[in-house]
Amino acid sequence: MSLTADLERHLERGAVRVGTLAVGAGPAVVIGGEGAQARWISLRDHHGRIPAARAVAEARAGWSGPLLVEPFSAADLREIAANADGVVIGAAWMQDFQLVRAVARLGLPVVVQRGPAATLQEWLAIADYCVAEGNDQVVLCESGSRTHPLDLALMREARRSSGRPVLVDLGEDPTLAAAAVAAGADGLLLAPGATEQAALDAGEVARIVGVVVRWERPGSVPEARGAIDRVDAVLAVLLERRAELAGTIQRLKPVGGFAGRDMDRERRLVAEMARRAPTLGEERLAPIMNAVIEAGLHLAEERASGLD
Ligand SMILES: O=C(O)C(=O)C[C@]1(C(=O)O)C=C[C@@H](O)C=C1
Repeated sequence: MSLTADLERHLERGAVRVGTLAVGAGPAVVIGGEGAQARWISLRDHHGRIPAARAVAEARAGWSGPLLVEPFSAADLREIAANADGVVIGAAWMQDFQLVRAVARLGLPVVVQRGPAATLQEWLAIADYCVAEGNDQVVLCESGSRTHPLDLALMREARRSSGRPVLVDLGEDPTLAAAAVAAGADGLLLAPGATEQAALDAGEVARIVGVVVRWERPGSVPEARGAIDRVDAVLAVLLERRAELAGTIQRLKPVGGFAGRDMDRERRLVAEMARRAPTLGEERLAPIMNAVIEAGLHLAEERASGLD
């Protein structure tokens, strides 16, 4: 499928807003604990023993951004409605239809985790229950199971067939963040207790991979600047990598640096790049790549002469 076709499909899908956070429009988001764009807590973590009022109030007091809460039972919902921006229906509760209905009636966005053994149809049916209660603000979350940690193909299929944003639950470990975003995840859910570093790593990966797999169509200057910042972040990573590789070539070539410049090779690499950047074309790419290559050669010569 072409990138453009994928983009069009992306635009057709309904984004869900959780507080100030848009899930399903723009870049993939990270929801977790410290370091994440949105936080969530689970009232199941203490088997419902900590009073919901206290746990929710503490979470709210410590964080003014988007907050999601997973209830232990329907008894927690009043507290959640008063303080949270969204509700998580935990995997273990996915088929508790009464709870699902009561959650949906709050009118807050609902994240539906897939139950450990739930099929795609059973999972999507929970979203339909929410819609039946008048709540269309549903995000799906692939949470895997004990025997099959994560099913990214199922996540992708859920996203395609439902048109709803989909999260991938990575637990404490951001290692699969790149795979999840590459597979089309609209966001990453980290365990509430995951480290700040895990959230920052997942966010960096989501930004970098997202630039390639999620073409944004911003509608305002701030959105477009945000999108450009994400592209520039990737350009910076690639320029740094390129400078290292060009330095390696200078060290290995019989004549390195400016003295060993190979203009024929430069013309060929510009022509090759123009195939992927046809809008810019060879004419506009040539001066850009000239500057990039010269920066690399200066760096290599400085390093060779011990200046750096
Ligand atoms: O390929 C080489 O021979 C290099 O030295 C690398 C490089 C580059 O940065 O891509 C740098 C200078 C040459 O003129 C051509 C290409």
